[in-house]
Amino acid sequence: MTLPRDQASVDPAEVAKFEAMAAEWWDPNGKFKPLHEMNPCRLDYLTAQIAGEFDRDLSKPQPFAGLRVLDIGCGGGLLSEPMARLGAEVTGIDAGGENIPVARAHAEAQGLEIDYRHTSAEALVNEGAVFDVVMSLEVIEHVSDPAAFLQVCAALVRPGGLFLCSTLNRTPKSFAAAIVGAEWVMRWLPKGTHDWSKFRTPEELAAMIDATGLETVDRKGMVFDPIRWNWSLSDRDLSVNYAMAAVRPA
Ligand SMILES: C[S@@+](CC[C@H](N)C(=O)[O-])C[C@H]1O[C@@H](n2cnc3c(N)ncnc32)[C@H](O)[C@@H]1O
Ligand SMILES: [Mg+2]
Repeated sequence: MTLPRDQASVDPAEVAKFEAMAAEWWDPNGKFKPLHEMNPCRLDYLTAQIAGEFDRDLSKPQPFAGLRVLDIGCGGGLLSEPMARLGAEVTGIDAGGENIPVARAHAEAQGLEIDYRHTSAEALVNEGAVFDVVMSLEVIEHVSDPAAFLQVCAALVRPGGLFLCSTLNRTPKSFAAAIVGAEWVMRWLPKGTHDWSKFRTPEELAAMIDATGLETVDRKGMVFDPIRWNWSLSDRDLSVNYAMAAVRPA
């Protein structure tokens, strides 16, 4: 099947996997349990990077007021919602049509205004849209061509703006944790959710980001501690999950 040019990064088989689980986005014990558990740690990373780049004080109410944030591959809105609560003007897009009504209904019930759209990043580029912050967490390992996808993400970042993303490293440890552990043993995720060969190392990701004209400025590991059962950020350990930040020079 040939997709329209404005959906080149979308891998329909990957998106179908998420659409099949759409009803469970907000169930903390459902198929997205790992994302719910990671959320505080991911948010710490996102908020610190945004506050640093735009000189915002996180102790103030609505610290992100006036910032336009795009969440690419927003799913049920697990990250779009907290960004909206922090005052940002949030657009959430997802290639999976089933995800959008779930995200919309949940935000509405929370009294949050978020512009959710079933569309692709390519289509937004064609509209000429740009944002202060573009983020895409846990999406890059599910697209058809990560380098091309990152080019499109980058095109949506305004000069002086910030790009934030996270994904899985390609290491023996990530195979043990994300495939064997999470899918086969713990059954947190349906078997086949992740294809280890699609994981990218931080060096590979940084090279792809730098090739877009953005400049990578930070990277951190997100480390799960099974004894304390919590996630934390790490400067050293990027061996399984990690996040990266990049800016478009003004
Ligand atoms: C693992 S989920 C992550 C959801 C959300 N970013 C989060 O971290 O909570 C991946 C999401 O990306 C979407 N997706 C996959 N490929 C995409 C693409 N090329 N463009 C937009 N969304 C895509 C899927 O439909 C799914 O909702
Ligand atoms: Mg994933």
